[in-house]
Amino acid sequence: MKSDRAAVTAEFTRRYQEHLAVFERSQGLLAPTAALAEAAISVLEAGGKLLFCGNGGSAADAQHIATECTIRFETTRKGLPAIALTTDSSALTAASNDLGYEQVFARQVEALGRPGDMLVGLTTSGTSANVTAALVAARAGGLATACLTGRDGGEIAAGRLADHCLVVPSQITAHIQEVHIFLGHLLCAAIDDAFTDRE
Ligand SMILES: O=C(CO)[C@@H](O)[C@H](O)[C@H](O)[C@H](O)COP(=O)(O)O
Ligand SMILES: [Zn+2]
Repeated sequence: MKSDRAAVTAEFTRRYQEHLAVFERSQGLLAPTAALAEAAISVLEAGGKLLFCGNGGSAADAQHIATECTIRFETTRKGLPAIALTTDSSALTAASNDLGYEQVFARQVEALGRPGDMLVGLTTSGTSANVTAALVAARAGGLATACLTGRDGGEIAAGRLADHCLVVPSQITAHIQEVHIFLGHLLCAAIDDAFTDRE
């Protein structure tokens, strides 16, 4: 099949414009993200840790952001405690097999989360049952909670299941994810700022 480069470029241009429009509409999330960053920094300063979870592309985002806390974002600073609950195939398969997929993150929150930690759930729809269950488990365990979501925020926003709920104003999963990783990078920048010694 011969590809029509002009048509493909036109489609890319349409998607690019849509991406810009979603970012433009997301400006209102900057102040709430600053509030989330402040809360996350307080958790880390008090010796707590950050837990991240999500499905599919959001699982990748959870790992991406957690690694920028533990290893490095932009500056040279000490490693900070953060865990993505999406990476341990033994835990994920055993929890799915024995408890049900809904429990894969909640069980790890129960086992690893401590009062004073923070759970950050990522779900573009706000309706992923395993992220919802993790937020409920986190609250029950005395963790602070945050959710990066989209569309109408689903039951997580409606039920106020997270202390910080950032709802990206888009219906399109990919665009919501694009804003999520930007907000994750803002969080990492604020963490770098708080933990980097400057002369
Ligand atoms: O990355 C994408 C689509 O861009 C997909 O892998 C997507 O993350 C998956 O369909 C997820 O299962 C969607 O879950 P959620 O964002 O609604 O919680
Ligand atoms: Zn990054």
